[in-house]
Amino acid sequence: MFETEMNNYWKTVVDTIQDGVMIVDKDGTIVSVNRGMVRMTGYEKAEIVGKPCSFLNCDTCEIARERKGDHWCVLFRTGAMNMRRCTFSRKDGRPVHVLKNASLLRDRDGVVLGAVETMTDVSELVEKDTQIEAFRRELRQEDGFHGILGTSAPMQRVFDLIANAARSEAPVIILGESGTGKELAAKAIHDIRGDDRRPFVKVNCASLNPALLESELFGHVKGAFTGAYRSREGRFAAAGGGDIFLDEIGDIPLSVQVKLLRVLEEKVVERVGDHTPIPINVRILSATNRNLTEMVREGAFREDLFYRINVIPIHIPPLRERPGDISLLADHFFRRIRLKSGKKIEGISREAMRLLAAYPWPGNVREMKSAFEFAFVSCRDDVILPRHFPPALFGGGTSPAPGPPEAAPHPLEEAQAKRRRLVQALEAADGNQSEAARILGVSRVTVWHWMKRYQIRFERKIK
Ligand SMILES: Nc1ncnc2c1ncn2[C@@H]1O[C@H](COP(=O)(O)OP(=O)(O)OP(=O)(O)O)[C@@H](O)[C@H]1O
Repeated sequence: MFETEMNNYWKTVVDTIQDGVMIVDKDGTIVSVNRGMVRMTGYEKAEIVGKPCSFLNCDTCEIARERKGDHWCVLFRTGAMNMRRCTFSRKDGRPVHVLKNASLLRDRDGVVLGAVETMTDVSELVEKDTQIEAFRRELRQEDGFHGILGTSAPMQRVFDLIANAARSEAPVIILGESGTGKELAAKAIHDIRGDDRRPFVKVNCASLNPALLESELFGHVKGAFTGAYRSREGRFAAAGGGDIFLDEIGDIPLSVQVKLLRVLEEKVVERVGDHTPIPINVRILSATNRNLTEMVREGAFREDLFYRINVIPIHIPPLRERPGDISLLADHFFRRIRLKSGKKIEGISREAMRLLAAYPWPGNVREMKSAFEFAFVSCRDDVILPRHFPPALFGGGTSPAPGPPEAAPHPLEEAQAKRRRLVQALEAADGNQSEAARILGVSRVTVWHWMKRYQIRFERKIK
């Protein structure tokens, strides 16, 4: 009695559930559907019942039908289907993503009469997944390739070269103008190996005089020279098992070049003041903004050393040759500096963006970063306008930086003021001599000479 009553209620039960329920006969003709199925498909019940199930254009059924089997539908061969992800078409053509369960229906003697399918609509979840994947893609673009941003074709080629270089142990030289991201590229080559135990040691070859550079690279023993109060391990030894990054390699004096060549050829270093060879296992990454081929021609760079370090050259194009990257970089620096500054500036105005796109960026990406730092200091508006950027961007002189200190001897006060201006420029450039030179409007070699004259040692900050 209760069972009969229950059977009467079944229809209500089936119609109450959110999932779609569909019964097909053994030929696949739809015999019955519940309200959930009507809602999910957008068809009226009368439009579905009596139709072949293929009418719903379910993608997994399509695939199953294409394979040869005993029966037109895999379900009738396997007897059941669990949590199968499928997509079918609604009446309005939109896709519905579902999770499908199905079982065969048999009579008392076990003869198959048909099948029942239940479908849970997961379209919202699938849409969210798609959205998350799109966000991820955007984020990847925002993160760039190991921190190097660029969607332009030349930068994509650079990324390929970096990835290939990272797979080899051969020396890599990164060429490009100042501020193009050579150091970032070197770091990327190192990082791609993903082994935290391998050291990455950077040496700026332009910032030290020949004697200091030699001891910095190879180390020295106690008493090797005046002031060598204790022995010191060199940077090559410190980079053991990892990568040494020789930045500004074009500035290595000839006297050190010959020693470096020996190290590369023989894979041993000798500390200054000692002749005991110490074996090293280090990969050489180097970078320069100078034209090494020309330097070789002029005799300022050893040809044999050039061939040793120039095994995998990677040229990073200047920003003016990849204008497609300007807006991405501008957006990146805007967001990064806004976060740091805490200012509530909403965005970059269209005119300012046009200015950025038209400017040739002689100081490349580093100059753009500095331009945004400048703009955030000078902006008191809701958006960044052209006038907030340094005057250099308008074709004016260099930014409101101090004039260059002169080379000729001066009275003490004047010399002190000039020293101060040089320090200020170096500070503004995070210790980067090329950038300080740009700020001061002089060559980098001049900055180097002044640093020596005024006895300034300035370490570049790690960014
Ligand atoms: N493609 C880039 N994406 C994001 N930041 C970049 C990119 N290129 C350069 N930068 C940033 O610009 C600044 C200069 O980069 P980096 O020091 O790597 O340049 P460089 O070519 O080594 O310069 P230099 O020759 O003067 O030493 C850094 O702050 C770096 O993070």
